[in-house]
Amino acid sequence: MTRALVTGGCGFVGRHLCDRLLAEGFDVVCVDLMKPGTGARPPVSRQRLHRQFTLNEQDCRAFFESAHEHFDYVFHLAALVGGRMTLENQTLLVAEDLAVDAALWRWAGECRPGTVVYFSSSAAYPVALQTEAMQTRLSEDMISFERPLGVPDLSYGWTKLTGEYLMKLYVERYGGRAVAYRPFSGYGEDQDLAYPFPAICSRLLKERGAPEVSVWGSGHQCRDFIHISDCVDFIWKTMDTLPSGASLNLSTGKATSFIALAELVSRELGWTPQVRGTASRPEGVFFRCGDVALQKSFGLTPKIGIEEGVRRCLKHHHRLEAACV
Ligand SMILES: NC(=O)C1=CN([C@@H]2O[C@H](COP(=O)(O)OP(=O)(O)OC[C@H]3O[C@@H](n4cnc5c(N)ncnc54)[C@H](OP(=O)(O)O)[C@@H]3O)[C@@H](O)[C@H]2O)C=CC1
Ligand SMILES: C[C@H]1O[C@H](OP(=O)(O)OP(=O)(O)OC[C@H]2O[C@@H](n3cnc4c(=O)[nH]c(N)nc43)[C@H](O)[C@@H]2O)[C@@H](O)[C@@H](O)C1=O
Repeated sequence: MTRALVTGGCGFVGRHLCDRLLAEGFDVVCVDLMKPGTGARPPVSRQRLHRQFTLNEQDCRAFFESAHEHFDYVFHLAALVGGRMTLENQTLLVAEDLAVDAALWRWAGECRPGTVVYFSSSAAYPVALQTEAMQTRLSEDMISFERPLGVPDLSYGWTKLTGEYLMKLYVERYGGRAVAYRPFSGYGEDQDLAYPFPAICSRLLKERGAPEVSVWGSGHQCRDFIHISDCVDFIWKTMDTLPSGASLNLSTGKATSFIALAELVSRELGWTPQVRGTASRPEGVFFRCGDVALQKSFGLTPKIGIEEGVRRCLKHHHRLEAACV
C-alpha cells in the first residue's frame, strides 16, 4: 500500500488532493489545524468513512516532532493563505509559514520520505515582471537563486520562495527526492468566499438584474484561473516524472481580467450589467499569468475552461442558496 502524508489536507486544495489519492488507492494520513472559521472543513463523508483515511487535528509541527514512520509521499500544503491573511498580517504569516516549512525540511532530512511535494505559489515570481507595462508570462526558470530577476510582491511570496530554496538544500545535501508546484489562481466550487472567483460568482448571483456590479481594484488586473481538478490532475501526472529539485507551474496560460470574469458570470446568468472597478479595494499585482511550455512538455492540458468553471461555480452557489431557503 502506498502511504501519503498530506499536511493542510482539510483546506481547499487538500480536500481535492485527498479525494484523488484515495481514489487511486493510497493510504492517506492528513494533518490539519482545523481551526473554526478559517475555511478548513471536515473532509467529505466518504473520506471520514474511508478505511484508508486518518485525520490528525493538530499543528503539523507537532506531528513532525513525534512521527518517525515512513511515507512514500509527503504533500506539504499547510500554510496561512488567502486574501485576508496575505494582505492583513504579513509578520504573523512570515513567522508561521517559515517555521512550518523549516520543520518540514528538518523532518524530511531525518525521516527520508519517498518524495516530498512542496506547494509553492505563483506569488513567488518577481513582482517586476507582473506590472501593467511588463505583462510577462511567468516561466519556471524566471525564479533563479543564482541570478535573481527580482523579488516577490508580498511576504507570502517570500515565504514560498524560501520554501523552494530549502527544498533545493534538501535535495542537494540529503539526496532526497522533492518537487515543487507553483499554482496560479486555483478555484473551484467549494472554495472559501475570501477568494475572488467564488466571491464574484456568489455576489453576482445575489445582485442578478442590477444595472451595475463591482469588482475590486481597477478590474483590469488579470489572473490565470485554473480549476482545482486540473491542478490535482497535473500533480498526479507529474509527481513521479518531474526531476528532483524542479518546480512546475499549475497554470492555463490564459489571462482573464476581473471585469471579463464578471461579464462572463453575468452573461451566464442572462443579463448585461455595467461592470466597474472599486479603487478603494486592493488590486494586487496587475498581471499574473503562467507560461505553459514546461507543462506542455509533460503533456498537460487543462480540461476545464473558464466558461465551464463559471457554470460549475454558479450551479454550486445556486444549490447553496436553495438549501438556505
Ligand atoms: N488555492 C490556490 O489557488 C493556491 C494555493 N497555493 C498553496 O497551496 C496550499 C494549499 O492552499 P489552499 O488549500 O488554497 O489553502 P487553505 O487555507 O484552504 O488550506 C491550508 C490548510 O492548511 C492548514 N494549516 C495551516 N497551518 C497549519 C499547520 N501549522 N499545521 C497543520 N495545518 C495547517 C489550514 O488549517 P486552518 O484553516 O484550520 O488554519 C488549512 O486547512 C498552500 O500552501 C497555498 O499556499 C498556492 C497558490 C495558489
Ligand atoms: C497564486 C496566489 O493566488 C492568490 O493571489 P492573488 O492572485 O494575488 O490573489 P489574491 O487572493 O491575493 O487577490 C485577489 C485578486 O482578486 C481581485 N478581486 C476582484 N474582485 C474581487 C472580489 O470581489 N473579492 C476578492 N477577494 N478579490 C477580488 C483583487 O483585486 C486581487 O487582484 C492567493 O490566493 C495566494 O494563495 C496565491 O498563492
